[in-house]
Amino acid sequence: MAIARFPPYLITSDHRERCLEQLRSKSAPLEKYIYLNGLKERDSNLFYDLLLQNMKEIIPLLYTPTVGEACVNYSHIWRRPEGLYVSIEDKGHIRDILSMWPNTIDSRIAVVTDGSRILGLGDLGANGLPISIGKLDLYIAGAGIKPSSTVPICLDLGTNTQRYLDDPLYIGIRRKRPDPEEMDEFMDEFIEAMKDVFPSLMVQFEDFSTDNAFKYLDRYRYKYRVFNDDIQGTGSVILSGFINAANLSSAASGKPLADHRILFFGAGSAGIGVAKQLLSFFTMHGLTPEEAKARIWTVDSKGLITADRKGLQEHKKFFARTDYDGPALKDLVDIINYVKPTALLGLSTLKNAFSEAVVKAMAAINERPIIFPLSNPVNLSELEYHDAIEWTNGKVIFASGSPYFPVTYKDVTYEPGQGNNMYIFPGLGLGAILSRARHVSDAMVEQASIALASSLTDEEKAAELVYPRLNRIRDISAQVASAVIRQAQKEDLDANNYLRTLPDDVLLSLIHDKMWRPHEPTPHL
Ligand SMILES: NC(=O)c1ccc[n+]([C@@H]2O[C@H](COP(=O)([O-])OP(=O)(O)OC[C@H]3O[C@@H](n4cnc5c(N)ncnc54)[C@H](O)[C@@H]3O)[C@@H](O)[C@H]2O)c1
Ligand SMILES: O=C(O)C[C@H](O)C(=O)O
Ligand SMILES: [Mg+2]
Repeated sequence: MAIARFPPYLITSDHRERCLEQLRSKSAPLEKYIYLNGLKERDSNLFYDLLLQNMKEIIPLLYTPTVGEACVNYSHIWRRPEGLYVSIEDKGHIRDILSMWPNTIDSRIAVVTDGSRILGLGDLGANGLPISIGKLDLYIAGAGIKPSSTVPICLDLGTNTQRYLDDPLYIGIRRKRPDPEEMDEFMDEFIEAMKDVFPSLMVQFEDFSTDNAFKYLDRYRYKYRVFNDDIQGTGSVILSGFINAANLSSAASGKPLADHRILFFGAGSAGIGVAKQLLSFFTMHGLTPEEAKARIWTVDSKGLITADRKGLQEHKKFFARTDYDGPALKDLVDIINYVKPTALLGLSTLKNAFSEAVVKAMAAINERPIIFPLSNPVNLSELEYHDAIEWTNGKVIFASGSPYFPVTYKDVTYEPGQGNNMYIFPGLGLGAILSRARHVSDAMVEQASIALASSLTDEEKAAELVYPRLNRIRDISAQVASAVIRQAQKEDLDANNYLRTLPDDVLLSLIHDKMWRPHEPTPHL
């Protein structure tokens, strides 16, 4: 009977084209986001098919930057349950709440946010769930994790954002965030319950405010299968882009790779996470850890970070300079003229912080300046791509956190890189899952980075890209996963002995075979 409700000339194979047309007929990105999530609910195979065939167009709608807008407005665009909420009011019986999730035994990856620092947008409370959903869509599209093995989680611990507490349609509990002791108790109960209820699960922490991001990573990383995407995933992806950028820059200047000098504008979880990972760039080129540290300068809202500053937060101490004792340096151009960096990396959430004077100061001291404005979403980016090209006369080596379109300047078309952890976390998670790693080591994160850096094709190298093209993300995730598996084996962290018996090429094709594809019988992830 149901079939009679379909139009007689409807050809199902055309439906992907029809959906694409419907999607493109909407002009506002948020409307497209709502449309796509509705489609996922109605026909998830069709949705992922569309996504896989149109990554470059659709990823920015499900993920950064549009997901930021979806989070800000989530209480108002909410349609249906899409993930798991665990609230501070559930303290004492979190295990019962988690046990209500279907398919707990087969679940493989959870992305967990507490909504306290969504992208650079601040404390969005219970509106943070779409960030977990967006990241998991990338696990599915980018690494072939089976949709039903993914668990998007938002911890509702209240919010300190008054406009949400005052909003009658706000979907979270109406209270301020807990003090550290209450939050620690909640988190300890949550993570232990996760381990019991989801025995094969790996947890990705996402968009926790900086202090808590560092704290819970340190507290849990060797006891549970967890990693923090903003610290480790970002560190890994930027190390990778930096390796390729430094090669391009040094080829132009003749400067040895170990002579690079890196200035971080922004010293939060992302800035410090990346700075720590970049130490290994220098140790790879023969410097000692102390010499490597001396190649890095950090800046926060008060200026160049020096060790003599009073009340310095714990995470800023490691890179605080001990070799500067002049008056506080606050202006970025002055800081550039003092440091003489070869690379300027922005993780500050400060829109347009890289002004014309800043970019020109970088271009004056470098043949090919490396400038990465990495803050998300795009309306918080430190630098627009067309400005970067124009102000450096096309010489800049550029990657941004959110996507930009290519720019044509003086008849040459330039292609930007996207330095976003989306190139790392799907493959890192996949590798950890397949090897059944007990935890994620620093060396696994570093190997992920090196695998990504080496994944450029000849054509991508000729185009001077620092990251591969997005439509190859499944190949890239497979290469990253393979490097992660081999490193887990080296450190004896793996429990899947079978993978040890496979030569590299067989391992790589097995990873590909394990990937879920829409409309196909389900493999094992
Ligand atoms: N590209 C990526 O893959 C990626 C990954 C993680 C985070 N990010 C982005 O990085 C940004 C920062 O994230 P976070 O977790 O480190 O946040 P955070 O709030 O902890 O850190 C922001 C840092 O910027 C500094 N800052 C703020 N205003 C400043 C100013 N006027 N001048 C100089 N410094 C200033 C702050 O002092 C702080 O050190 C966010 O926009 C986030 O979306 C990007
Ligand atoms: O979500 C992103 O696009 C990258 C990163 O995790 C961020 O917090 O900005
Ligand atoms: Mg994040």
